[in-house]
Amino acid sequence: MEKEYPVPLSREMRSFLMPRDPSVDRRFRPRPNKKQRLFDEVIQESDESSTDGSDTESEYASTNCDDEGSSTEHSELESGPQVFLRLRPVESPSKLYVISDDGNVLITSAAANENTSNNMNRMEKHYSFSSIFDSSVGQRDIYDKCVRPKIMEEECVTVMAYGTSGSGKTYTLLGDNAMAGVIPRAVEHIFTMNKNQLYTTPKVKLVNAHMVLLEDDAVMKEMQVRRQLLALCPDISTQYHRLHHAIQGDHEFMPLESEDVSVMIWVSFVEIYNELVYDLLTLPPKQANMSEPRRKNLKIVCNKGQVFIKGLTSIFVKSGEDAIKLLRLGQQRITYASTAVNANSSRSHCVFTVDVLKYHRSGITTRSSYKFCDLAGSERVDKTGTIGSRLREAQSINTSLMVLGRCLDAASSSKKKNNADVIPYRDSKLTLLLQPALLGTERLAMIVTVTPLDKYFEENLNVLSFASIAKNIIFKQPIVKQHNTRYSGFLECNQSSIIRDMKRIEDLEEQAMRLRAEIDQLNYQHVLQMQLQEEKLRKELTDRFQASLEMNLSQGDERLKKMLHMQTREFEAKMASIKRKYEEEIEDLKDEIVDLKNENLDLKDEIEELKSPNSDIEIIDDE
Ligand SMILES: Nc1ncnc2c1ncn2[C@@H]1O[C@H](COP(=O)(O)OP(=O)(O)OP(=O)(O)O)[C@@H](O)[C@H]1O
Repeated sequence: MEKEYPVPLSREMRSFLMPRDPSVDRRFRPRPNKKQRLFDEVIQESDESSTDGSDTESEYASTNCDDEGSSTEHSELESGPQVFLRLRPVESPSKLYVISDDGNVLITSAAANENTSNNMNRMEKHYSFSSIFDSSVGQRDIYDKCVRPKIMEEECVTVMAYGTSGSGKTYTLLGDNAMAGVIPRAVEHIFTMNKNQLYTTPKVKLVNAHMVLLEDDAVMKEMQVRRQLLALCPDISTQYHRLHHAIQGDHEFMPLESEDVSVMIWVSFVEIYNELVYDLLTLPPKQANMSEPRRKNLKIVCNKGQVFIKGLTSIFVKSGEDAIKLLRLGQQRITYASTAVNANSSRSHCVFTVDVLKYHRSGITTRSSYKFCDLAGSERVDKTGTIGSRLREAQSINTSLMVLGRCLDAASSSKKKNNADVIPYRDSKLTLLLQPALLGTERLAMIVTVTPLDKYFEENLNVLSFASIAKNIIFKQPIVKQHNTRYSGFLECNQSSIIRDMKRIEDLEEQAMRLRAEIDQLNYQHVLQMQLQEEKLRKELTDRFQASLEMNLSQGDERLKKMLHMQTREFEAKMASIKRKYEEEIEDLKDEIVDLKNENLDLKDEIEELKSPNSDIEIIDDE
């Protein structure tokens, strides 16, 4: 029997998340979003077996055969994200949602939607998923179905939780004290898988998306940062012990057996808050007066297809407990707030990354990265009366989710599939960071969470439409399975060398401590000796100066005396010669006087002679 389809009364109101509603019958859509070739064979079978003649939703037919975990879903050449739906347990679930018998399609009822403002929302819609989990499905099954196969494939994977605020994204990823979420389970799984190959020193690190072999001093520095940061983590040993046993009881994780590989595991944790990227694993500043670490906004760099956050702290972890401790530390630093729908609502997008770096005996290194992304919940700011900073947060959250929706839409559009440039992943920090998953070079698994209550009907349709678009994506580019680098001269890596290295590190650390204490002691002694030496030197110098001063004084005295003596003698000699000279002159003068006197007498005699009467000469006296 042919089914009647309501004709839309007016133009579809576009949701704040999606530019179009992909769940609507293709006959009402402008473009035929042909179902992926990936499922061609199975679609044919489904089409044949379809007896009710229903063609309400193309995704429905395809979903029937969309066997999650099947090998076709993981084609090397064409693959798409896996999209799962999880319904949160609520007291009185809405009757507007029905899960199809095969458990892969959610049917939203056409009957009771009078309240909606959107005509398109009044129609019955079918949304297909890789799997749908109703409220009875627990954390264990969610992990086994959505994430476990991805961890075992050892590729680069992004696991994203998307949904309205309060729908259970954080619960799904992190869980609570009783029921661990996806991340702790994945961490346990990764450590169990690699437990026989774990290398205990951070010899290889991802630096700016490239694997780098660290020098010994860089290794020591990494170990120091790791120690300091772990010391800041809350003490969760009892809690972790319980969690570890609960998870190991839920799952049977198998260790990989290989002697030819050494595994180094690193974690990092960031949040994107109001379009700014913050490192959640930074060390606090050294100054004692600054108790809160200063939040530094980091830059996301895209370089030749590699995306990385510049300057992001990545911590080398030796055990699941280390990783969970750092996860808890980061959680304490995430921006939470109480909102109308969730008393403890994440106000940012958070990405916890586990990088598993492998060094193979052949000299090749490979890596698998697991990104766990807890998106902030989309919110109806118009209806909830959100104001102030909450409003700014909500707007920023909604904008980045809208860009995410646009990216998925662009990726799913068949015309644009070969042109990554048209995917607007640069329009938000979130999409820029998740670019490899959005472009299909890394695997993407999306867990969509929904609160199945009547009052959230319209918001949930937005979320389901978003999921539906994600489900339609086919990536034609092959997934980059492994990132390889070859190093020569790396350490021999087998069990005994690991034990040897561990022992060596412990010895070195002990030795370093001993040496540090010795250096302190020597420093103290050195300072003391320097002080004594200085004092002694001062005294010696003063004494010497004094002696030389005295010697100089006495020598000066001597010299002066000599000089005085010599000058006295010179003076006396000079005086004697002058005296002699004057005496001689006096003698000469005396002689002259005598001569003159004699002359005078002669003259007198002559005069007397002349005066005598028998003289012819008359003497005339003037007087
Ligand atoms: N499947 C579930 N089973 C049990 N409790 C759940 C489930 N999903 C969510 N909850 C509970 O609902 C509440 C809100 O969940 P959660 O904080 O995970 O929502 P959220 O989607 O992360 O919200 P927001 O986006 O606001 O941060 C929590 O108390 C959580 O324990």
